[in-house]
Amino acid sequence: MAKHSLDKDKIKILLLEGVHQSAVDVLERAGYTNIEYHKASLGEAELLKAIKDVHFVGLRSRTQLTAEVLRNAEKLVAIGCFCIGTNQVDITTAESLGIPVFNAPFSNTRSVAELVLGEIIMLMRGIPQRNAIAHRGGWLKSANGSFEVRGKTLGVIGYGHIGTQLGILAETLGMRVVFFDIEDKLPLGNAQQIHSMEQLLAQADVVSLHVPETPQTKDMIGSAELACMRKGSIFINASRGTVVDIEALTAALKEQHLAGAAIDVFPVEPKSNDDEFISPLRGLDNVILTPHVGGSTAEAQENIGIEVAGKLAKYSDNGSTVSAVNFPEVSLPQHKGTSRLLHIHQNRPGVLIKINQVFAEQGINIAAQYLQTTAEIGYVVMEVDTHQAEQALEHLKSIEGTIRTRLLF
Ligand SMILES: NC(=O)C1=CN([C@@H]2O[C@H](COP(=O)(O)OP(=O)(O)OC[C@H]3O[C@@H](n4cnc5c(N)ncnc54)[C@H](O)[C@@H]3O)[C@@H](O)[C@H]2O)C=CC1
Ligand SMILES: O=C(O)CCC(=O)C(=O)O
Repeated sequence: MAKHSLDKDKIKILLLEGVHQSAVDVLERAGYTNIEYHKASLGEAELLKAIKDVHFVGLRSRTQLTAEVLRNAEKLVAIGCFCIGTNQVDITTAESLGIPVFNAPFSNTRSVAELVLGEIIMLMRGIPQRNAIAHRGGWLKSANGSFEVRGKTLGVIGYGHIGTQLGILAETLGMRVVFFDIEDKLPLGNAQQIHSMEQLLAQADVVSLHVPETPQTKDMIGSAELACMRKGSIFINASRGTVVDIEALTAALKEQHLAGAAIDVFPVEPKSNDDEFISPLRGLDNVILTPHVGGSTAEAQENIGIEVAGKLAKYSDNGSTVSAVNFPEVSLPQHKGTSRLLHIHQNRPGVLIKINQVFAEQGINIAAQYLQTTAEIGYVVMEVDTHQAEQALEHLKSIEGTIRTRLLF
């Protein structure tokens, strides 16, 4: 069913998971006041209900926008992930429904890298267990199992934005950095790419994961990989919980094959701060457990709020899709004196010809036209005289292969 945009006060925005106030401010400044704000995530049943009449939704890593939820979101125009990861959204279904997904690809990068750096120092000194013992009234003053990081080897798996930042910071502390990535990457500083993950695991004193959640990264670290790691080494995961077999990691820690670990992400995470956190890693003194806060700093959250809300407002106001993760990217100038028609269609031969044919037959002049495609969909933006805009929209809607349309005055 084709759809088009409404007056701003009728455009409903649902913001979940306590996204930063900066997001609300940006949207309100842009004229969007119909905002429903929730501190927590919503479970599937609540979400199905809440999203039904929503035009824009903003979320972080906990809310699952499954195919079913998306198909139920009859009015949804765009999705904002107020984070880096977009694995919580079925982005392929979103694309097929003509819904762009935006994220903040590097606003919390530094926050994650800093947290991991701090954890490396703490774990190399055996601080988590000394801290736990002190809390129980003990006193473990000893240099056993306590090391400087200087001269030690950090193995980064996934040398993207976070992995490279971490590598640079670790080098400033005198660490040697090696990395494994499925792509050939420019090594920053003195880092060295290693083309076998097993070889990296065998030589690193600290292994830190910074890969996205994909079918290929699911359980990429299991008992075989942990066995490749050096005895007494340290393991850190601040990427996604699905990447590591948590039972195998627990066993490697209990057997003291690993000296310690810091884990920020889990296969199952509580939906809100009121829910219990359940994990086999609970109770292990040599493990730093953090509640998925790698990117949770004041600086990161404020910047993410501004960045993602800005992208949603821009898409709503002028149709720009720059940096959408699942959608043809079109950078559009401000339009003045004309109306803008947005047409999202299945990418099959002949649609553009039909659009131009209809406009020619109707005598509708196209002042400007922009087109981008992915393998699945095409996104064409046209500027027309305002007095012909409604008529043009009606004709666009009837073109076979149309997924949705919008009209911006
Ligand atoms: N704990 C937290 O709060 C946060 C977690 N994250 C997670 O960190 C992940 C990484 O973030 P960025 O560095 O910004 O992503 P990025 O996309 O810049 O880098 C990911 C790197 O992993 C590589 N990669 C992909 N599949 C791989 C595989 N199978 N084996 C080895 N390398 C592989 C890619 O080639 C790329 O270089 C995000 O996808 C997100 O899931 C991100 C921000 C905050
Ligand atoms: O801050 C969050 O809720 C999620 C952070 C994260 O994991 C990401 O940015 O991918």
